[in-house]
Amino acid sequence: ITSAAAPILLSSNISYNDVNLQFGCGFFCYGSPCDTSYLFAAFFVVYTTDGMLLDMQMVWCANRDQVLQENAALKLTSTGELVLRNSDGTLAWSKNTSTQAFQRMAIHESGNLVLYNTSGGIIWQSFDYTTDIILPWQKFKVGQNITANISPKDTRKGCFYGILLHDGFVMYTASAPSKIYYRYPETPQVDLELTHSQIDNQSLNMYSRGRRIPPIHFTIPKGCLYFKLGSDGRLKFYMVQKNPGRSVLNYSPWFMKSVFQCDSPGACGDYGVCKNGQCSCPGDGKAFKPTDATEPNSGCAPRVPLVCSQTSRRQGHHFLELEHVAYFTYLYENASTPGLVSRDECKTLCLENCSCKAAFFRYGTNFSSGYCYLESNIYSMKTMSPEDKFYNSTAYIKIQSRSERFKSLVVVIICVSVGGALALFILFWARIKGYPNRRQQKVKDEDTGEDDHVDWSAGLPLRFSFQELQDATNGFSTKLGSGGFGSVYQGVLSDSSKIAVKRLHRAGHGENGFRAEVETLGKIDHLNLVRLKGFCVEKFHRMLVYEYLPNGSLDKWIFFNKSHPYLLDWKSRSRVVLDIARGLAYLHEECQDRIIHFDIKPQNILLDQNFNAKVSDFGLAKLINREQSEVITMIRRTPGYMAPELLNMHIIEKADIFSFGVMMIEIISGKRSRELSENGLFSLLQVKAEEGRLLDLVYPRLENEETGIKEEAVKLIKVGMWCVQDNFTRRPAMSIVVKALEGLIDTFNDVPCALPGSTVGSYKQSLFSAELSVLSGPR
Ligand SMILES: Nc1ncnc2c1ncn2[C@@H]1O[C@H](COP(=O)(O)OP(=O)(O)OP(=O)(O)O)[C@@H](O)[C@H]1O
Repeated sequence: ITSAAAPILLSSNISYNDVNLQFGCGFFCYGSPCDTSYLFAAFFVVYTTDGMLLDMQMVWCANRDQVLQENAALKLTSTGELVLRNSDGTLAWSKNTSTQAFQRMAIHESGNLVLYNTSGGIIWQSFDYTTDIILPWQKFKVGQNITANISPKDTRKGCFYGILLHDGFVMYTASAPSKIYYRYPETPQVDLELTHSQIDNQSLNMYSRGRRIPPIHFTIPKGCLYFKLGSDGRLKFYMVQKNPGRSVLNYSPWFMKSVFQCDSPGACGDYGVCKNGQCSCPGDGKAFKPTDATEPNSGCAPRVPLVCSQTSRRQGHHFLELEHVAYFTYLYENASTPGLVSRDECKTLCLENCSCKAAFFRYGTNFSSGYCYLESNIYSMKTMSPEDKFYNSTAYIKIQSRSERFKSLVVVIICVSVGGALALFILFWARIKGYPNRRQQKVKDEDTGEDDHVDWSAGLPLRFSFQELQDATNGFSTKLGSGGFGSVYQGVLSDSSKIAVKRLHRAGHGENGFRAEVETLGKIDHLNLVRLKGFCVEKFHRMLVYEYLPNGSLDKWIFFNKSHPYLLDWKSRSRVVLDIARGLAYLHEECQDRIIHFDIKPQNILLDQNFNAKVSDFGLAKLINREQSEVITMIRRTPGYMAPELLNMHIIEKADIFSFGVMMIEIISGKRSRELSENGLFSLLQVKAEEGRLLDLVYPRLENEETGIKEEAVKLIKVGMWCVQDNFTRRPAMSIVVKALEGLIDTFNDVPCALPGSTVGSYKQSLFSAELSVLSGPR
């Protein structure tokens, strides 16, 4: 069944509280008119008795985080698997029913989509996988969750979710770390052991070991159609109300504490202050401005962004004080100090902590002593209602003073000018005295007293102390990722520049990689190579300090990944390919020593804020004297990206070109080489080239694009094929690849003859050449 078809299953019309309901299952197009983004979903429509459409909602979705294009299809394979694939063949969802005697799929009048086996047993049911909606008659099991959409128009998973646990229903922010913003019962009850909750006779009941728990039930209004967790974090129930003459859809907040709209952390957006359901920015408008002036609950942003460095005492921070303003995390277990503290202690703790953006002080009758909550994500705050007699609260919101920023700028300018003049003078003096202008002495390790055998001071990177990097990373608190040699942490230097610090697991392990990285990266500077700012060698500590690249590694952006559903478009992909080629051409052909990377793969390409790609991770790199053509060495390599000649240990830069070719095909196709074809990547390329169907490999599908873009795409695949030839002498030099990608050469004389690992037979050169000449046009 393809997305072009109407819903594949439709229940009959059900009359329910003066409206008609109909459940369906099939391809559901979001947007009005349909914008050709499809979701495979179970949904329902609500009609008035005279046939007017009132509402339409999705109750289950197979591909919530990744919309499908036209011609996506749900298939029952010959092996009995139920598979949902996008139009380009990528897998979006599947249910392995092959061993379960699958017989049929049915949508019930309850909205439950069920897969049955031949003896009538249930294999799978959609009611176990909730979206942002629960139907009043649906059993909500322990462990099941309900997750809000990003926004009313975007069905991907958003910032808030609720889950039924053994001790109650809990709602969380989806931030890192996640925080509880609502819990029922308010105090966890260890012996509750809930199994599920369900609504019967207009009461929400919770069940423990098959029995209803008497005290926990809430009355649900008659005519309730569904519960929905909104993108603002509020759980509401929706019902149809009869106004004179017509029916309308209405909602009320669910049983959240005071049912005021301000109880949700999403009520007014980040930094917004909620009062009786109205949103405003903190203070008098001097320190904060609305993020979107036309959208009152879109949140606020500081007029002067916060800057912070653990190493500096003068941060230029002060507080905007808001009395009677509270925060949603006021459960005792969320307090940042174990007991009561003074106001000043609470504020100082926040000032000392770079990640703290506000301190909330919750107090009772004693104004000067209370609980302190230090927060690093500022969701909506709420003005306390007069009837809240149990406690009071003051919010201290950290702000950056303009004058301090200005002062530090002046200081930096003065320091740079004085420093520059001094450096020029020293350089001039050294020249006169005949000293070499680059320090060449060996540095002694201050702690072990041992000589380091690497000339650590030979390149440009700075040497940092352990303490400096510990401060800069706030005690190595924010981990960006880990690799084979160590973990990488985010940090900020005293000049406010952001850094990524790679900390080796332990001295000795990865020491060669560490040295390779300092030796190679320390000497080079190129827009498409990650910049090594410095390093740390102290006792057993080994650390590398890089410029911070906020968009992380390329693998997250080219292959579908639930936590990163925003895939790169075609233009960005082709730009990334060119960036990487330029970086490699520089390494191989332009810098003083020839540098071979040896570990080119998407995980080792990092992206800056503008998605400029930079090659990173030089742990395996080898510096090769320009006269040397081959070296034999034992190295660590990543399977799948390794060139065949490396099996014989011949190492020349053509190995990088092979890996680049594999990665390039992955970037263009959006699929890992091992997933591209059951018979291997190269057989697939051959077959597609022979059939003239190379465009099938391009992600996203370019069906409606102009011919120019399609030609460009096919050209890129061919450049990739050129790089992955078995015979490494036939692979082009990286500078040629750059020229081909830039469109400066319009034909490839050296076309592939036999691709590695191929079982299909030799490649038809004449066909390939013919295609190329068509592409390149008349000469
Ligand atoms: N300069 C940086 N800026 C931002 N994030 C970075 C930076 N360097 C590394 N990272 C993040 O840290 C992760 C781990 O990096 P690392 O180089 O240690 O490992 P790797 O390349 O994935 O594995 P291996 O080193 O074993 O090949 C990366 O995937 C990336 O997400």
